[in-house]
Amino acid sequence: MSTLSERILGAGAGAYVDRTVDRAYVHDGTGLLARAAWTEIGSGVFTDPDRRYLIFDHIVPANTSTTADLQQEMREFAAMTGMHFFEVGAGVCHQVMAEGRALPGEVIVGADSHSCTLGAFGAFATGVGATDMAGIWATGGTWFRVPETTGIFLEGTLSGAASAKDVALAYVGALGMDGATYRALEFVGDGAASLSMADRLTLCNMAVETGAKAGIFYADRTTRDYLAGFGIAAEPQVPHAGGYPDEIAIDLEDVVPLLALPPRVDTVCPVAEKEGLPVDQVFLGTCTGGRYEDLAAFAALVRGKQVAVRTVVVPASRAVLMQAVSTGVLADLVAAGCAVATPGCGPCLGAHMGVLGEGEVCLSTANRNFKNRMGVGGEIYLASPMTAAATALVGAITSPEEFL
Ligand SMILES: CC(C)[C@H](C(=O)O)[C@@H](O)C(=O)O
Ligand code: SF4
Repeated sequence: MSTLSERILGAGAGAYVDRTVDRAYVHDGTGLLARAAWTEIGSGVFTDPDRRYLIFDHIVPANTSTTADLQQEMREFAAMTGMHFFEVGAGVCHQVMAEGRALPGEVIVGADSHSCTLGAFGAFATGVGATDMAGIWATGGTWFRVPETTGIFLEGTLSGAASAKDVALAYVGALGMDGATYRALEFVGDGAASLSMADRLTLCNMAVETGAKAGIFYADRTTRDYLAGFGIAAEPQVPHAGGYPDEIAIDLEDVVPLLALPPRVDTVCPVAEKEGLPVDQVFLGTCTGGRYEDLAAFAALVRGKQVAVRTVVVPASRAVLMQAVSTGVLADLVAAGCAVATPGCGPCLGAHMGVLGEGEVCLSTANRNFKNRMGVGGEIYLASPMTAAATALVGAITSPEEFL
């Protein structure tokens, strides 16, 4: 049995294939560039608008008049093409797509590097550049080189203070930032089966941080039940039976709360090693760590207490925010002193809503911590929502184990 990438793309690793793209999405940033490239193609053809999406998430609401003007142009472009349009407040594109707009077996591309997030559904999902996106809009398809696959065997179950984000940091640390360049990561084994959809999305999200083209879980009962919640019927996929040319194993029982130290996402150590390091800001959000489960895990630790440092919370989508409202999680966060902002990317890319000053330190649930990412001279430690909560309560890096 072939790997899932090979099955979906219809050829063995190393082959070049032309494929129809089932779904394609852009955001306010890359959408603009794709529109310029599409206009240059000049055919005027925009394929399959019902399977094309424009999701405003990177700078929402607009931070300057220039941004506002450009966003207005993109609204007009969406209306002209007839593609699905998601206004300010809908959420991060990957999360919006994960809410019933990504199915097992599909070829999904997004003009954003973290489009690999949607491999959590057993889809072949990957990021493309804006020019490639323009070509997809014009022709309906694109070419791929079928990737070789690295197997990530997960055993056991998560417990205590360990979470999917810690597993993500563990595998990124093990593979390194170029350890899986142009490969697909397939998450398999009993441990993989034990993880929720939220966990799987977090694990697939960080695949690109190892250079990978895709991160994939095989659709199973968990996938089927999740999609049934959106009125979608989906069948489980039969996992790859053979081995992989390259593989690593992680026992979930052994995973402890981890940190990625600035400025590299693959410099990973236990939170315990940096315990006590003061932070200026905590950020809970993004396509990695801004789902409802993340907000709920954070709220469970801060409920009835006060954060000791400024804490910015950005729900990954409107649906996440609504769930946090209806369960009381949002009230817990606000009562604890957190500042809650519009669903979207928030300060993740350093554009607005929590940019760091020179020498400031942020503990973030995001996926990237390179130099100047959240502001010139700022330093970013990446960790799980639970570690973020413990750190927010103390005002210094703290392991969540101390609050369980
Ligand atoms: C702005 C966008 C192109 C970028 C990406 O593709 O990843 C952003 O989302 C990021 O996380 O750095
Ligand atoms: S939340 Fe951050 S990592 Fe995710 S798409 Fe937005 S900017 Fe990129």
